Amino acid sequence: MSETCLTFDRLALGYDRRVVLHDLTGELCKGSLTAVVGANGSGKSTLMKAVAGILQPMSGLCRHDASRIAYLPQQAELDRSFPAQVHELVGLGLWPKRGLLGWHTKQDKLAIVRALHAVGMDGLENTPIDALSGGQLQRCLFARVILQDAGLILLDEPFNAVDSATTADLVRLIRHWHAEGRTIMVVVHDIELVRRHFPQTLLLAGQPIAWGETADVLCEKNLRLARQVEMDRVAAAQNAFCASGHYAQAAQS
Ligand SMILES: Nc1ncnc2c1ncn2[C@@H]1O[C@H](COP(=O)(O)OP(=O)(O)OP(=O)(O)O)[C@@H](O)[C@H]1O
Repeated sequence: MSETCLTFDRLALGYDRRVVLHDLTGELCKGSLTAVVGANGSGKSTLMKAVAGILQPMSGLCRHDASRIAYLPQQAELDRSFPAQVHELVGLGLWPKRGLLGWHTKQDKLAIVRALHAVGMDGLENTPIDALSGGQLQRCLFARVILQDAGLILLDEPFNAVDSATTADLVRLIRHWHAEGRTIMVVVHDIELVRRHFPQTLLLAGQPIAWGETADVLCEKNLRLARQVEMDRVAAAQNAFCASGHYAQAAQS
């Protein structure tokens, strides 16, 4: 039997008192590669934040047994104006070893150069991060993940706004990490990409719709159910908004 890396038990997540994802129960096996899919607002990023330990459950359990986690949030959540160069951004992957203000040894510098080589960014060590394209930045963030050397890797929409060549390179890296036995969860919007490269899929719509082998999960019946649950959820939220009186206030202003 495969070992478990991540366990959810009746997990409910949300913000303030609003639940955005509920009733998630299940396990992720060590060494598995799972795509997390669902419509906008279905709770994918929220789940990644909970696994990363940034968001506490409202109820239920979210537990992992990885000694190290690498978490890559959506690019939109990164501050690109921060005055840093590529080697500094990538070198942050070493902070568990060196601390945030630690000096990098000769070996560390070599490791940064190697990681940049692995993502096709040779020679860009001293480039300011605000001069990078979206695809180049994503490659650098993957180089940082390489240095983090984590057993559990969480990637939130890594293929967003990157071209097909970059997507292919990033998928190759993810498959390489998978072959190394790491456990990987990736939020992906491109269903065809998921079908091609991800053995396992978790389909969300504010609750789990299906979870398991990708071919089974992404059948027409489940996708239709996810759309229906999503539409019901949006309608319920609109009704609650109208009933609260905010709608009348908004219409008057
Ligand atoms: N910090 C926050 N405070 C309050 N509500 C939030 C916060 N972050 C997300 N939400 C809300 O939680 C719900 C789920 O958001 P989440 O970002 O998890 O969705 P998602 O499935 O990742 O969507 P997308 O595909 O658009 O990235 C949405 O209704 C969103 O508005």
